[in-house]
Amino acid sequence: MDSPTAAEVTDVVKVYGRGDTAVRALNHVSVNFLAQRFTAIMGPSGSGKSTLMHCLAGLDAVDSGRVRIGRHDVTGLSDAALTRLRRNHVGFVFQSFNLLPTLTAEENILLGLRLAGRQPDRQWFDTVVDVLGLRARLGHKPGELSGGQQQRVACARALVGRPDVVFADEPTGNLDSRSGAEVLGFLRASVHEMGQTVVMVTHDPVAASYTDHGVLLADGRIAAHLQRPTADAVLSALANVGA
Ligand SMILES: Nc1ncnc2c1ncn2[C@@H]1O[C@H](COP(=O)(O)OP(=O)(O)OP(=O)(O)O)[C@@H](O)[C@H]1O
Repeated sequence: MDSPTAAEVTDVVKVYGRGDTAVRALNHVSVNFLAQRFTAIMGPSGSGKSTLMHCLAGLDAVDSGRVRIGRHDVTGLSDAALTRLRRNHVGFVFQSFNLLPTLTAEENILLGLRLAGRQPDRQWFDTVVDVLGLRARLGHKPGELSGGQQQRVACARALVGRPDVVFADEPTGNLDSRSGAEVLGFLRASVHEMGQTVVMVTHDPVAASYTDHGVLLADGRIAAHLQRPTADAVLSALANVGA
């Protein structure tokens, strides 16, 4: 049986600015992201990767078209409803970690659930913390952790609420290659062994090679789909779109 769709955009247009300076960042884009898959959004600089992720996550409004997360239609929701949807159904991992410096790792991991008034599932929390190797670091503040450890805390924070989808925006952009490989290996394991769904924006062919599926953007349109992309396949697909 095919996986259900975790997130989807249908015929989405997103224009920044007006008149002569208007930029059509997404030009009638339709794509669905299957549940329990690790998907990469790739493309040259300025091709619309971040815009697509922001529109998918309801962080940016579309000009036309529809956006869906799980069973929820994102288009047309009020800001309060969008905030609720994100808190309960979406996890985020950012390039710059975005942890609160005054909170411990454990408090950072659980903050989103606390804000949503949800009780953590302790067994799931323990699984995520142990798979990420964070047990001995839970009482540390971000300033006492390495970049790789901070990003693993951010991954735990994204997954602890069992979201419909985790959006990761260049999650290895600030990491050395060994820490980056650990984070990518964990994101892949969270999908293949823990049943989660991850959509990752990356310009790095090696990062994309950890995923099940790659969506290549060029000039605000879908230029190609790559199944089980290798780094070489990503490089040649990027070369084909002039990157
Ligand atoms: N807030 C904004 N105002 C005006 N133009 C914008 C804005 N955000 C993005 N753009 C433009 O929209 C287009 C797509 O940008 P986007 O950031 O989505 O690309 P990207 O593929 O993520 O690029 P990069 O890899 O460099 O981060 C670009 O031409 C960009 O300059």
